[in-house]
Amino acid sequence: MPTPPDAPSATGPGSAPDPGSLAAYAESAIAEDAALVAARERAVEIGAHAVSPAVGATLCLLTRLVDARAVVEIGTGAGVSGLWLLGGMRADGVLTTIDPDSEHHRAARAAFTAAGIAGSRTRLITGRAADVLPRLADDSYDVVFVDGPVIDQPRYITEALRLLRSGGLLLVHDATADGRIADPSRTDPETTAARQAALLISEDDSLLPVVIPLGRGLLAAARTAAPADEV
Ligand SMILES: C[S@@+](CC[C@H](N)C(=O)[O-])C[C@H]1O[C@@H](n2cnc3c(N)ncnc32)[C@H](O)[C@@H]1O
Repeated sequence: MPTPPDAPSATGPGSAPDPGSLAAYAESAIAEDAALVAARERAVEIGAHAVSPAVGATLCLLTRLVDARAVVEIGTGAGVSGLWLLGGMRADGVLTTIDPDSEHHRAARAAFTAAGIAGSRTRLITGRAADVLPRLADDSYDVVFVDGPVIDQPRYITEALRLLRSGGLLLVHDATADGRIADPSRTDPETTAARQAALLISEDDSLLPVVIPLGRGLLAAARTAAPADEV
């Protein structure tokens, strides 16, 4: 059933696809389990706009394709995207997820526990990504998922490129500033930041990027494996 216009949205303002559109079909094709449904409801209660079901399923798929063991997430929210990422990761994989809001972290912790995720598989770091990311090791992560404030995307991309191993995957949510990026007349700070982030990615010859028009826009970029990694 479509969400009424004045109802709180689980995925954020402006993100509900038009009923009958291909995007609406893509969302309706994904069924979430009880743990995800509960986490999504909690996200609405605390105002932590979660990825849409189709974006979540795409995160899970891509994370599985790179056989991810070590993933960094910027913007934990109530744990909806974290659950999808963990679902795609190896059984011994660890999700490092960063958020300055301790209420969001409490909600995410509860969501991970309710889903039966072992505590050893999640590392919740309460703090601003700009302060935490410089403490994480170079070339050590299979996937970096960026879902914090759009205005900070350029600096997150720079850090993410340092963290990613060759052959790893960079994923940026809200990469389109809710669709505004396509409109040249929009020059507000968020749209400008999203454009700068996209430019940083497109100018990096080691990356193969694509924008996936689901949710608020998911940019996925695979880092080319270094020759020594190609057997
Ligand atoms: C869109 S929500 C994340 C939703 C989550 N990824 C999901 O789909 O379930 C954005 C999150 O970024 C967090 N945030 C805000 N400022 C931040 C910062 N400086 N560093 C990291 N996270 C930040 C907010 O507290 C919020 O939980």
